[in-house]
Amino acid sequence: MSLDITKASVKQSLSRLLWNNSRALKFLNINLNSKPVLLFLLSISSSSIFVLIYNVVKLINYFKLKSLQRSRLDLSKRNFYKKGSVYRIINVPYKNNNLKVKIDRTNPDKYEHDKLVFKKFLRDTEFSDMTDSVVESKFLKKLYIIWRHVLIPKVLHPNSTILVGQLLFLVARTWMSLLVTRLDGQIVKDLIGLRGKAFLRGIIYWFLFAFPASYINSGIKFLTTRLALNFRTNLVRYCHDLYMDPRMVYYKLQFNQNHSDVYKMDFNYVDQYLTEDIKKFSDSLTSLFSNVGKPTMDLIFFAIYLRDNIGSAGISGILMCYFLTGWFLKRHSPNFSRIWKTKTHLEGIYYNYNLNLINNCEEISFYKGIEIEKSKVHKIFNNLLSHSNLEIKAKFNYGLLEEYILRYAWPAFGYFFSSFPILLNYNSADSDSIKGFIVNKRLMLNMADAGSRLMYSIKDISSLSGVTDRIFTLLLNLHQVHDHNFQYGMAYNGFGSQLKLTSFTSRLRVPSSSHIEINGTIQTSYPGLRFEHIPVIVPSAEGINGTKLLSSLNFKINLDETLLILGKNGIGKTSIIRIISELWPVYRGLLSKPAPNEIMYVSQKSYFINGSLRDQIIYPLNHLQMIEKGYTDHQLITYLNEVGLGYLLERFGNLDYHPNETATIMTDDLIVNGKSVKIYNSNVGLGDGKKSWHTLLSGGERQKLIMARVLFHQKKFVILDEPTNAISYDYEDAIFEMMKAKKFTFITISHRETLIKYHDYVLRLNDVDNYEFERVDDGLKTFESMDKEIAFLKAELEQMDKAIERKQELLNLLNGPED
Ligand SMILES: Nc1ncnc2c1ncn2[C@@H]1O[C@H](COP(=O)(O)OP(=O)(O)OP(=O)(O)O)[C@@H](O)[C@H]1O
Repeated sequence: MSLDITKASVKQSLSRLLWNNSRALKFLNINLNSKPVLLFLLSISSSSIFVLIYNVVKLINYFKLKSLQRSRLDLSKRNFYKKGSVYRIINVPYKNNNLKVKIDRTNPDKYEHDKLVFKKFLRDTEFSDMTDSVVESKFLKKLYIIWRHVLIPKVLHPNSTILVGQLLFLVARTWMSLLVTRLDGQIVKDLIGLRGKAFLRGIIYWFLFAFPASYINSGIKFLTTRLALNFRTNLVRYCHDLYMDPRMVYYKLQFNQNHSDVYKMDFNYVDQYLTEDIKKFSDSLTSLFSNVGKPTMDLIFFAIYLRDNIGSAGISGILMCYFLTGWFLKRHSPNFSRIWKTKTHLEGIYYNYNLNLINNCEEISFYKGIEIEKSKVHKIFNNLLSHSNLEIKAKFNYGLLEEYILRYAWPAFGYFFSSFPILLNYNSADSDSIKGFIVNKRLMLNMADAGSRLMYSIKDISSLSGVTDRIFTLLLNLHQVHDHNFQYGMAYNGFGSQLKLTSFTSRLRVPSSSHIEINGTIQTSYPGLRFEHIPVIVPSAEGINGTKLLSSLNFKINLDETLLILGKNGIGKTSIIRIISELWPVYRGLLSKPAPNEIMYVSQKSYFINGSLRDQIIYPLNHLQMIEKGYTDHQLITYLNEVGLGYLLERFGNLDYHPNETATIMTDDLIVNGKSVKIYNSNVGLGDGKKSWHTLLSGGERQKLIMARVLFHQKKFVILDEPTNAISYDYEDAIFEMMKAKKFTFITISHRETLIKYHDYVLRLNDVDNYEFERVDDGLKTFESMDKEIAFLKAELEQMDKAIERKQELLNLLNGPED
């Protein structure tokens, strides 16, 4: 009550103030309590309040950030706990400075729960004949699942606030349209009635209306883009949590198979799903709110308003016309969803091919293979082109129909029905009838416009349906592979298979389901490495019946013993490592190995990140973690010297050298383990990407740098896949001697028999059912390896002799028989 009195007195004193000071207002008889004036004042005051709140929040955040930066935060603690929530603070480079950004962590249980939702959807729909109509459709179900579990996971969520704000703005915009339409009619009426003062007043009101109208329109645009960005953030974080997980979804995804074509996802194009598709989905979903929300609201409001002017029969007639023509259009609409999906797929192939060309430019140049590459890329582009032509044709035919009906037929209905009151009144000269006609005509045209925008948005809905399919497929596949019971392409039965024992003494559990394919047991914390009756099988939907590389492998080495695995190409040497590192499943038998943090794997292909020289040695740690663990640059330099790469420091200056100099950013001093240190934060993915470590270093240098990485990490157990095949024999000897001296337990895969002398055991793979595992006799080590090497060289020489003989025969044939 008292609030109302205060409001009224403020309004009165404001009116008095303006009234007393403005002769123009008096002259034009402008009512300060009228809607245009009040809305104008409201928009001015609310935008001022908005700006004020925005600046206050900005100021508070600034001080919070300052206090956070001043606080001697020990970043060695990865997680911080506050009021029950877990969050991480990360350093983000910003304008030559470093910002500490707080990232809230998602509870991992959420993903396990969501998995059930996706499983249920698959079970319910895979064999059902749900239509692709909008009402009872998989599309709406999929959209609901994404919405409910990723975009707005709880009711009280910032995104809900934005949505409510958007809804209010949409209602306000429709209401503004009604007010403007009425004012339009009034202005025309005053003009026809030659009332100059009233006409001028109408124009002033028009200008006043422009303020709130512009405010509302830009508010809707702002909220739409903000919401799109929030949706994108949520989706990206959700996908990354599943995809970049210690369960190695990013690797295992290649083995996933869905029985239904609808949910098949090509592993080679996962980048397109994760980047472009997520962006397209977020943008088209949010723009659909305004594209569908605004015309729907307009249709409802205008229809109610028009019913008072032209009667229920008139409005029913016009809505019936809209409905029939709309139905006709829908029937003749091409399947834009399928067109869009195919186009996205073809674009992905074209993009990937170009990427492949960039990544392998050197190899292609050596082979002079550009002609075949060109013809292939042309073929791919032609496919894309012919699909685009089909799309253009389909759009043209539909566009003809659409333009005729929506742009011309519907406004004609509007004219026809809005003229009813005048035609029936027979008093067309009456300015009130003219005002009514103007208002009705404008409302009809607005309604036609709203209806046509709704019809146009059928295309938007179709493309949203296409992109929703792709996003849902991505999430489904990620969940399937992220599942603890992932069966490498076998049907999903939801039961566990691969048992994991956390300690040597753990007791075995027996799986209860009979159709479990992956029946092996992995035992960690074992002091050595032991394979017991383990078949090496390429994972596939055939499970245990898939391609068998080795029937049953048995061997055992203890800690401090070393093993060399020998065998011809493709026999399955690297596959044994894939099993040890759990990339491939243990279908049968028992695998005993040390704890994961005690093993280091070095793959055949050297891998380098976009970072400094230091980053290459310490990978997968970053500079901050390196300092936390107490390592110094001095140690890194020693390792470089030990592998014979000390000269790189002279060449590049120091360990901070980065192929793309702009990418190395030095942070402020940070407090780590109680000490103030400078951190070089270079693995943030910046840089122009013109140069990389791969192009800067030779094949042998790359392998040596990887060996420096091995020395740095000092893991007890090291598995090396052809680590020195590009290194000269003398350095190879030096590296293995050093590994022995430093007491690494290493398993080496190689084709070089000469390496036997550095190993205690040798595993020779000959065939699927034929392998030999034996201890290398100390006395024989040197001789055996030398014998093997001599035999190998002899075989090579024999082959060369044969090739020379064949060449001579060919030359003889060409030159003809000698006289
Ligand atoms: N992801 C995969 N999908 C299907 N087959 C695979 C996959 N990875 C490897 N293979 C197959 O498994 C077989 C063994 O591969 P592996 O890499 O273990 O050979 P390797 O003995 O290490 O050979 P090399 O000495 O040439 O490196 C090969 O025939 C290969 O084609």
